[in-house]
Amino acid sequence: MTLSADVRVTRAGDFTLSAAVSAPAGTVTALLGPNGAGKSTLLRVLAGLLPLDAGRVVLDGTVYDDPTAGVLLPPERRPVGVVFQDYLLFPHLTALDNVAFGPRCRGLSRARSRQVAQEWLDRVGLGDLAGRRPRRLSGGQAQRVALARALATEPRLLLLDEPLAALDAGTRMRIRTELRRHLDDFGGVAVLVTHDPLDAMVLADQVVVLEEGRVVQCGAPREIATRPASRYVADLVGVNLVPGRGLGGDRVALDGCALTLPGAPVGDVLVAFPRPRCACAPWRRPTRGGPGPCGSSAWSPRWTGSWSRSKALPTSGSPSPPAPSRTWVCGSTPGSGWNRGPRRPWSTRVRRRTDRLRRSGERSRPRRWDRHRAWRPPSAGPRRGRAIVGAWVTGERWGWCAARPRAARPCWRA
Ligand SMILES: Nc1ncnc2c1ncn2[C@@H]1O[C@H](COP(=O)(O)OP(=O)(O)OP(=O)(O)O)[C@@H](O)[C@H]1O
Repeated sequence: MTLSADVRVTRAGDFTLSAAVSAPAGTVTALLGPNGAGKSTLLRVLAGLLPLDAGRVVLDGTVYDDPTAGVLLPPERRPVGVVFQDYLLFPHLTALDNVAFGPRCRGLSRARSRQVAQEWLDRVGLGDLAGRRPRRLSGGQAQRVALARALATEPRLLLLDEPLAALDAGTRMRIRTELRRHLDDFGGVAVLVTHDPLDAMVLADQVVVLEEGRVVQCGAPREIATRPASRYVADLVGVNLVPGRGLGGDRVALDGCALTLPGAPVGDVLVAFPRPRCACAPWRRPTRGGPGPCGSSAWSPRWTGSWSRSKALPTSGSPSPPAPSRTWVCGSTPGSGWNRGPRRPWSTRVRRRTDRLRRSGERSRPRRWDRHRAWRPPSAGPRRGRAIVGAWVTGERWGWCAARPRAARPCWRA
């Protein structure tokens, strides 16, 4: 049993979804993408609620939609179960009757439908609440009733439209784990729409990233997380993407520096840097009579959670910080590096203080004497040797961040 969908559909005249998705039985495919990317549109096409303009939807060898051949199976004749974002339970029916609705529509007797429904409610752990109406169920319970209702029809394709979106953080975590268990037992193809990368990583075997109606990346969650193919995915999984140029021979030129990255392709590439857990700002003394290399004479690194933020202390004549943006640039100052040049011996005072900070886990502002030194941060991070330094700009803060070169990897041809 497999799903093979080649979907081309235009909505409201100006949005076109053109995506090909295939999935084997027993797998969960997550559709991930920003608002308006076309995830729900794809789900509606698969459910038969929206006819194709071109393409084909085939499930288990049966063509469900093919405008060229004039085939369009109506939604009620498709073996498809849907869990909607807000569950859409029938408010006037009990949980049992909600779940029994599907089997009843498929021709089972009333008694048999209710028996099937009770079995499904037992499986999702809600057997005791069978007589409750939806308004007397919590969000998590309603979600499970909706899942039971979708599964009670024994669908071959299960569509889940942001099934955890309506839950609070704690419930979401618990229900996510339960959902994973139910999906493991499901033998058909499941397609899940989500905005949450964690849902995709935990629940899915395959992630399809949609942007502006196009598939920009498709692969296993791990692959998506380690080799993001777009800024959206990179932001989602928490890495920085830096444009560079593959020179051949595993060399990649970034702005102002070069990296050796095994397997780097030739041509325009983007290099992914995990966001550093720590960073150090002052790497060179300002030259006498002029601003420092970064346009400031002193930096004061500050540690915030796993993020490093630096604030430039402007000197007279220093250029103003770049306009706020979330763009990362890398190595725009020649010779950028971590502990560049001979390492300076650490004074006993600095070492003691650093050790104390490391022991206490404290992340504090370094004192005055730390400035202009290759200051070793109290947490894990780049320690010695060459490293790439990137500048980031967020709001009014801007500064330099370091990442280990070996952690960088080219991820796709730009
Ligand atoms: N009923 C509709 N009629 C016409 N156009 C629609 C309709 N619903 C959505 N669209 C358009 O289709 C495009 C894709 O919408 P869709 O709902 O598929 O995106 P999405 O990725 O599911 O977004 P979200 O994450 O916000 O739910 C959007 O440009 C939207 O304006």
